[in-house]
Amino acid sequence: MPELVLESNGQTWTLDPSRSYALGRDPQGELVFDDARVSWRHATISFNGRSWVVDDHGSTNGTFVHGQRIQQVELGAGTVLNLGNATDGPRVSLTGAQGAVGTPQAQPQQQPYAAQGANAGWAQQAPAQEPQKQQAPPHQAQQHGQQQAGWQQQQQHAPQPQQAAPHFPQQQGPGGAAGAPPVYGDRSPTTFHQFSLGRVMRIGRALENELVVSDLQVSRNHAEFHATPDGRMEIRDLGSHNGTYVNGLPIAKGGSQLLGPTDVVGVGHSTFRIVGDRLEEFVDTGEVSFSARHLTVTVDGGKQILKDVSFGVPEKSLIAVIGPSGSGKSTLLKALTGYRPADQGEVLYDNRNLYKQFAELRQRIGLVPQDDILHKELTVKKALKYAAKLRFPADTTAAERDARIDEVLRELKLDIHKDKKVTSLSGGQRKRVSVALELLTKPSLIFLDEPTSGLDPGMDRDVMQLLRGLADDGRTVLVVTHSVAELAICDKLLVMAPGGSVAYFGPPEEALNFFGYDTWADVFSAFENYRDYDWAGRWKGSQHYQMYAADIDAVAPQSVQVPAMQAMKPPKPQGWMSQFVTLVRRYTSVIVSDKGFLALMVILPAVLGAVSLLIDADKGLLPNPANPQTGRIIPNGTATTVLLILAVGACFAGAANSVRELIKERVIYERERATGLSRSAYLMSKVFVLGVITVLQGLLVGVIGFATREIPEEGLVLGGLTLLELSLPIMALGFTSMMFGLIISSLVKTAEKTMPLLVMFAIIQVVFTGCLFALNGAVGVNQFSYLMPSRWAVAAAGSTLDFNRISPPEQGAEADPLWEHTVGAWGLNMAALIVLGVICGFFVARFLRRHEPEVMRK
Ligand SMILES: Nc1ncnc2c1ncn2[C@@H]1O[C@H](COP(=O)(O)OP(=O)(O)OP(=O)(O)O)[C@@H](O)[C@H]1O
Repeated sequence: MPELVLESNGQTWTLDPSRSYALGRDPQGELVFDDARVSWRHATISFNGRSWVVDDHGSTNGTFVHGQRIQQVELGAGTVLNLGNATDGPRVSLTGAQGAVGTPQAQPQQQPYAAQGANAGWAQQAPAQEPQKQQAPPHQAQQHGQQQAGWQQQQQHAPQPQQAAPHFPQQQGPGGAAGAPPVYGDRSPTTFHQFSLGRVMRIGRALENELVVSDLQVSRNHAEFHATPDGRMEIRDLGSHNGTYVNGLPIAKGGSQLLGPTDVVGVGHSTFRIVGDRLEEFVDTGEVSFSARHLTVTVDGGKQILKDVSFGVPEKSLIAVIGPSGSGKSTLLKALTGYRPADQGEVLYDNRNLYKQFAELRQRIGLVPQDDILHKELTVKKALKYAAKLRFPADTTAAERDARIDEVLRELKLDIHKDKKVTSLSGGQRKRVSVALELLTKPSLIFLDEPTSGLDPGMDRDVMQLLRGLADDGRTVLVVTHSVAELAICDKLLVMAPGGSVAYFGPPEEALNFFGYDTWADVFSAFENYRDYDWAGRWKGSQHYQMYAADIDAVAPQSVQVPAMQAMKPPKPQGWMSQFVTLVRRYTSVIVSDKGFLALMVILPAVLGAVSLLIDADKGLLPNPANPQTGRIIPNGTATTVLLILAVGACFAGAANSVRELIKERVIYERERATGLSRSAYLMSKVFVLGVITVLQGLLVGVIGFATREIPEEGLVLGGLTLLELSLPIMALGFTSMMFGLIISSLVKTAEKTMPLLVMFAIIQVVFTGCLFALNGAVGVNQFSYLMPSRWAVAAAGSTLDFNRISPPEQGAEADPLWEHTVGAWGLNMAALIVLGVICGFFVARFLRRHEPEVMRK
């Protein structure tokens, strides 16, 4: 075993071949260099089984051996590395090793991709290095008096963006060696499995499978490979929860597909390929490169809101996206996550086309929206429990899910907070919980939309360091942010310009210099003041473009071929019923933990029922006798007024229960929908829980309102149970009003708008009860009243009470057919009330659709 002794800054280390050594500014690394020219994660030294190698991680200023910039090189006794600068960058010298003395070389084909470490594909892609063309970054060049012509030219123009766009000749830079992800090449398999002819090879989480995958995204018995009689191989899905994919496209549940030599089978985080009689398995451990090419989004009217955005990063990168308001950051995020695919261009996930293979790859993407995706009333553990139940396959056990939750809580240092309610946590801790929730399914790519908005500077740093850690642990993290204080912690910075184009992509520490300003406030002011300036042209003419984006941009723009919607839809890890039950339980937990809401739920109907008792308390709800002189029945105003109050009470209570329900958890719904939540299961869980509450409230209103009054001894339908027969329309009215409340909730953009609409709804119901003025005979008004639930509810109770005698029509006017004292009229009124509720449900489902990620709408 060759032993290597490393010496740097007066210290020596005897390197252990079983581990690797991270070099960089990151204090978590093994060799920390406090020098601005050294990147955060600059390079790694490791033993690859044959020899010691140093891998540069796409560092900004490079790693040099004998004055030449290298990507990867074998190390031996006498090798001297310089980090960040060929001549006077921090020096690392090696002695005592038995390996060959290093000579700078790119080793594209000799090493398998995986064995090359983080930047393997990089080295494959990078052309042979031309040291004379390696330019120090601008600020460094200035510091060291090594300014070069190209940069001087740029410096003259940069601070004056109002002038004609400077055009720089496209220089042959180092060809993306420091910034582009691998464009081609593949990874080495993680493991091989030998096929024996005629045998079936089953994949799953259960230990009895031939190929056991310890991945909670995989079902216990997920799929199986088997040979067909003609000797070909076939993959068969065994009714898996998260689906089996061939080349990124799902095969039917329980279906099978013949496999060709180039076909790739996806199961959870693993992909398989058949090579001869061997099955190669590639496990996605999170270390994936990520890039976007020529992303362009065009909206109706032909306006481009995202223009030709290209960038790329290697594995374990943290990328920040900043830009002025309206510069297309959200649009970019939607395009990168596949929520709203770009119209042109491609997104590459480890060189796989994300749009084409979205159904499979979407499971490897985590998205933390700006608003928390948690029910704040629940404890941290409970919130994660429900999320895990919804996201993991139905056949995972509670113990398996709990173990994963504990793992994530520990990783994010949330275990001490797990029994606290989310609402009692600080903003930064809450953000951690949102991240924890996304990490449950082990995504390789994590996107965050303004995670630090509203946080103080300390928490801002805390969250950014958390993201740094996530990236270092083997994920690619992209964060859209308004905060510029912690940009230095990122590997790359993407600056969007007004109009949706790229203004800069590269190391954060070089960005201000690139723009020629001292502060980000100045840069953003320049964006604002010179909106029409060709920022994209300035970027494309720069050396930075050549260094960090030209390679990615070199591939011609592709028009997007998004697969059929069916192939884009996420799998449903849980069946409809299971989702429904989980959602009902979660919703019930949320309500139960909100004591104030619970109290209001009882007080509101009780008060509304009780106020009706103040009206002529001693009067009953029966028709008055006829006036002996005129022969006309004297109207019983008490009956109509009491019914009016009770109906309005039920309307108000029902709608008030639901009017904020959808809007307040819209972000949660959007996110969960993208991970396979069923729209109808979600809606039905709301209808069920709110329906039960509202119906019970209606019963309370009805019983309080009717119980002390004189009512008919015999009802129309329920015989002696007149009290129940009268309460049923009030209960149904509460239910249908609750459904109207859901419509409002699904329509509005902000929760504040719900209150005025609720009041408007309740007042309209008062008018259309028919208790204030005769609706029958009022052409148009009467027909319109059929749309109002209060009309039907009052008519149903009215037919039991015989309203045509309680409030007889004017002379010459016709009696209201809906108020007829018949079973038919009662049944019709109740049926109409329920039908209205169902129609409302249909509309809510349609309106909910508008708030879903575009790929989910069907
Ligand atoms: N569907 C659409 N149709 C038309 N224009 C749109 C559409 N979506 C977004 N836009 C416009 O595109 C531009 C970019 O919007 P986007 O929301 O991506 O910006 P942003 O950088 O995220 O802004 P902010 O920082 O304010 O969130 C804006 O001018 C916006 O009005």
